[in-house]
Amino acid sequence: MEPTASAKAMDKDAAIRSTDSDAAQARLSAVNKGYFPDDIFIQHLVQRARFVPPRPPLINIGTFVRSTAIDALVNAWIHLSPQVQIVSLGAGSDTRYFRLANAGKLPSIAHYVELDFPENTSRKAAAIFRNDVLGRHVLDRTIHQGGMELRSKHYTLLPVDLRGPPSSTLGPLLASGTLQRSIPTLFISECVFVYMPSSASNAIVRWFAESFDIVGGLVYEMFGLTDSFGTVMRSNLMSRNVDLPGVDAYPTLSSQSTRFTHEQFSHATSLTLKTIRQKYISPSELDRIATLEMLDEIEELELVLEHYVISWGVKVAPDSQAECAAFLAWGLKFEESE
Ligand SMILES: C[S@@+](CC[C@H](N)C(=O)[O-])C[C@H]1O[C@@H](n2cnc3c(N)ncnc32)[C@H](O)[C@@H]1O
Repeated sequence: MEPTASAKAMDKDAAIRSTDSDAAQARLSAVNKGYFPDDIFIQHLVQRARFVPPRPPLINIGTFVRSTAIDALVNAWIHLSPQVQIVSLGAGSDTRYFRLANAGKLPSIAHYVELDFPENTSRKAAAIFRNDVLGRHVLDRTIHQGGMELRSKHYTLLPVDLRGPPSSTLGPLLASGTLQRSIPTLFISECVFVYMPSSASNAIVRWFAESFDIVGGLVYEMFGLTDSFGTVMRSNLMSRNVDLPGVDAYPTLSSQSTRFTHEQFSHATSLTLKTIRQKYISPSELDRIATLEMLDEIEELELVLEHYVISWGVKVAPDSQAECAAFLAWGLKFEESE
């Protein structure tokens, strides 16, 4: 019997949810090799962590460049104002909240929200409950919706399908007072928007622009998958039923920034991971990671890294523009040198 259309859609959603395991296992591999000495958390979020095979050096370095850059941008946002809010869309098993907490940054974060499909938030909520290494950073936690939702004074984990209208998926965060319009708010979409139609991701970007006085957005994803590298990547993903409905909407580096500027953001910048590795990662960090494992194929690494982009933008009132300069400047100094 042929599967029904809704069964096929459910299979596709299961495949999208499973990309979280790929991301978490890649991070665990990089942590085990010594790329991220501060990440003592990921091993508690990966099932059967001890049995996860190491990833090739090229994947570990890609994970390192991506995460180092996004961490730097998040830190720039945190330093913008005495209090900020952070919303991580499709957060999966991401450890950023716990790493920030461990680094003593929580006094600057009024609220940190993570959203994902219910199956993924349930798994994370259970891990936070049963594991003290994670749980000690969410001491006042309560569980809701049968284990799918976790709330605390400064951290909320919410089950949603982000393809729904933002007024229903994200709106309740404002209506309930979890987030406040007047506090500078950064949203992060780390390898998430590609899995949804651009009409849905654009609506999310617009919702943030309209809902907060000062907003930053940070999007990481693959792009430009029309060449032979991209064709192979797409067919590998398709063989696992993973579709990328959002990947063709912003196919070039410059078009990536327009996802912000078309939705009321005043400034935006985009850089490939290749450029970030060449021009942003400090020489001392590059020296340190060179001692971790051998990488022979720089050309192959650069071919992969030039298919991934980090874009970030701000929407800000003219009188607050100076406050956002550090966040924006993080990338602008490289644009000048290109
Ligand atoms: C590749 S993983 C990335 C996880 C995390 N952001 C990171 O970088 O480690 C993509 C995540 O986005 C989530 N996701 C994709 N589409 C979503 C949607 N429509 N609603 C909620 N979550 C979604 C998936 O479930 C998965 O956890």
